Amino acid sequence: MASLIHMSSATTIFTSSSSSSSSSSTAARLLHFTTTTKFPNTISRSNPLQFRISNPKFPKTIITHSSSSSASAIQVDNETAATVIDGKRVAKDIREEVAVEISRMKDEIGIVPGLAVILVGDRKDSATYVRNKKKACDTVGINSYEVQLPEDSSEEEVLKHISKFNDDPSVHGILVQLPLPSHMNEQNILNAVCIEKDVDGFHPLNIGRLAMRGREPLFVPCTPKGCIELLHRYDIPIKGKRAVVIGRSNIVGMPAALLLQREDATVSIVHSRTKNPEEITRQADIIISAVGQPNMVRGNWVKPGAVLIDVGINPVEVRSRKPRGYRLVGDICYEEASKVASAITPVPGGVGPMTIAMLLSNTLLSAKRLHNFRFDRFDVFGVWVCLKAPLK
Ligand SMILES: Nc1nc2c(c(=O)[nH]1)N[C@@H](CN(C=O)c1ccc(C(=O)N[C@@H](CCC(=O)O)C(=O)O)cc1)CN2
Repeated sequence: MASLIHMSSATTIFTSSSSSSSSSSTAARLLHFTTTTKFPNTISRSNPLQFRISNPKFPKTIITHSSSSSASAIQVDNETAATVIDGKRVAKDIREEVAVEISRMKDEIGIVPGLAVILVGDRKDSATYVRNKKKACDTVGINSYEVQLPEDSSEEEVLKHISKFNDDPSVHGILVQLPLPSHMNEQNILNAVCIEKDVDGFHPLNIGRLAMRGREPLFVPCTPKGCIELLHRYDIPIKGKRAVVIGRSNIVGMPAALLLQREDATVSIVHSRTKNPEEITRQADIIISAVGQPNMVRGNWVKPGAVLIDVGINPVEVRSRKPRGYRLVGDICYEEASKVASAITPVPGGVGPMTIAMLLSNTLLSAKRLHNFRFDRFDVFGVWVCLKAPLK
């Protein structure tokens, strides 16, 4: 079976905008990223669920007025007063933070992280995501290796490439773009990625560890990790809150619920067989929706002041001049829900960009771990990654 292997040696980005003059402040922000440190008290909580801006000195990470360089305020939808959680902006900050660390690692031990991506078939959306992953790697200085296989490839073909990347010391992260063609057994393929390089966090051992108290996964799946990272970066409390996850997929809903639980939320999962889901979501302080049903969560499903994280990316046909002929909408009816919520992620520009940012962060984490490079005490989920920790 023909396969195309494309290898690119990525460049470090320390020449232009992320100049060395800004590296110390960026490195400082990295602490927020690599530890559980929260931002300063930037949001008042007179009503514990109603987050309002009280401090104009909001950190750069969550300033979203892209036209202005002044650190004025987070973006608030004027009509609704809900804070718009700007994933695009946060993802950009994370890319800068990852780039600083990659540069430091290269300077200190001469190691450049490598990410291998396997794409099977010709789904346009998957090809776009893989292209964007490669672009993101180039931006931060990660070497990327890509294998493209035709739709009718055999499972063995995919396994052969995984095995090769498992053995390649220049590769620190391996991912197989999902979904796979229907004739392939996804489990067999995900099981074959060695857990030390499982930057998607989909290996059953990583998911199993995520589910167990007292055990730590080596990697957390990127999209749910991105959801929690957004909550952290917007200083939105999770501990003791009621959280509802809508959807129970292996790659988003289930790990998102596990992560919220690890953060001491009280978690309910709503799924396709749940009766009267709106009665459950109405009790939630935090909703993460990942079902792929456009505008399913209406305004009257939401408790006033709730925080809404929308993972759905649903194409909806439009008869306009839009070149694509469709626009993207989330699972949450933004127009209605943003009038009730205190904070909400938009689609596009919310959780989506965080998926790739978290992949870069996981790849960096993997390279650091595999080379015993200095860790910053905790990763974003408080997973202990102590200095020179031996790999267990
Ligand atoms: N192996 C994996 N497969 C898939 C994953 C994954 O994490 N690992 N997640 C999704 C697809 N995905 C990354 O692979 C992904 C989805 C969406 C976005 C994103 O940035 N979305 C934008 C909108 C993009 C557009 O305009 O089309 C947004 O929401 O703003 C990035 C990555 C399934 N497969």
